[in-house]
Amino acid sequence: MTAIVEVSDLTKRYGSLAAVDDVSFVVREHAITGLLGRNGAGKTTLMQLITGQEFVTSGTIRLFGQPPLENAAVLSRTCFIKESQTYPDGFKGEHVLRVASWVFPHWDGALARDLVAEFRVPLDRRMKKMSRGQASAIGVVVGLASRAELTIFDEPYAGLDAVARRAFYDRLLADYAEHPRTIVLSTHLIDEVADLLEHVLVIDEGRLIIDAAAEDLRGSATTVSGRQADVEQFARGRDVLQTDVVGAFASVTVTGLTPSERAAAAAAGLEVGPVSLQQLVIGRTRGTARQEVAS
Ligand SMILES: Nc1ncnc2c1ncn2[C@@H]1O[C@H](COP(=O)(O)OP(=O)(O)OP(=O)(O)O)[C@@H](O)[C@H]1O
Repeated sequence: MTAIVEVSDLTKRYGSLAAVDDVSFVVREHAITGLLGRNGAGKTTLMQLITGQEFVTSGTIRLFGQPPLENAAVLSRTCFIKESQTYPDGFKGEHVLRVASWVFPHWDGALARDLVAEFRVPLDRRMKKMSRGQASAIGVVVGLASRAELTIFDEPYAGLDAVARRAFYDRLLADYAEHPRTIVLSTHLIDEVADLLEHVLVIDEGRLIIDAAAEDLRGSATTVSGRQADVEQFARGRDVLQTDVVGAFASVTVTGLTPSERAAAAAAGLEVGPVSLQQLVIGRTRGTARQEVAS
């Protein structure tokens, strides 16, 4: 496994706030990694640190094996697309694409033109006059057509409507399949991106709380539902991530069920189903939802 990004004991403080708090992980080559977390969790700060746009308070970062800060050699291999991108005065969409074609060595102009048509980007309009969705679309075009060895998307697609977001996910997967590279997607639209992800990092209040293969994560919890009394009896003494009660029926998301425990639950008339990545992340990041059912 080649690590494209290596983060060790990384902390970033703003005054007394630890926006990133003693975090260590690697981003593997040729995988799509999701960086997930609630608002204010520290995702943007982490990506700014990785791309050398912020100074670390302590810890180390290696990008392609080297420190990223003011390191043009590694930053030219990286494309960081963020929603809050600012542009020089008077810059039009066509200028953004022209500059991108100079900056990124693997730039694919034909792909960029194709994506501009698909996302209906008005290239002759000034960036300042573009709608939020149109500005997001420019970010998506640059991120995909750059074919950078490491591409980091920090929710640039949040301004896109549902149709355009679906098109983005489809184009990303298709292009990634043809040109494997390392992609990091930061988002809180977890259900939308769940099927794209091979690896998942979840950050909560600056701390890394999940670092796992997406497949392992999906198998790590189970939803059990049925009559409330039966569900409560089953959940007693287990690690419950989330509980939902509707009338006389209840549903719990529990961790660590063995195949025989699942079979026993099913035999007791309970419905046993897979947990979605979103349910799992909500359960792990919503303190009040995490509870041990008293035995
Ligand atoms: N320059 C700064 N000065 C002070 N505090 C900051 C600064 N930048 C970020 N923070 C704080 O650090 C924390 C993490 O912010 P960050 O933008 O990294 O979160 P995020 O996970 O990207 O959130 P969102 O999903 O809402 O964009 C927040 O509490 C934020 O207010």
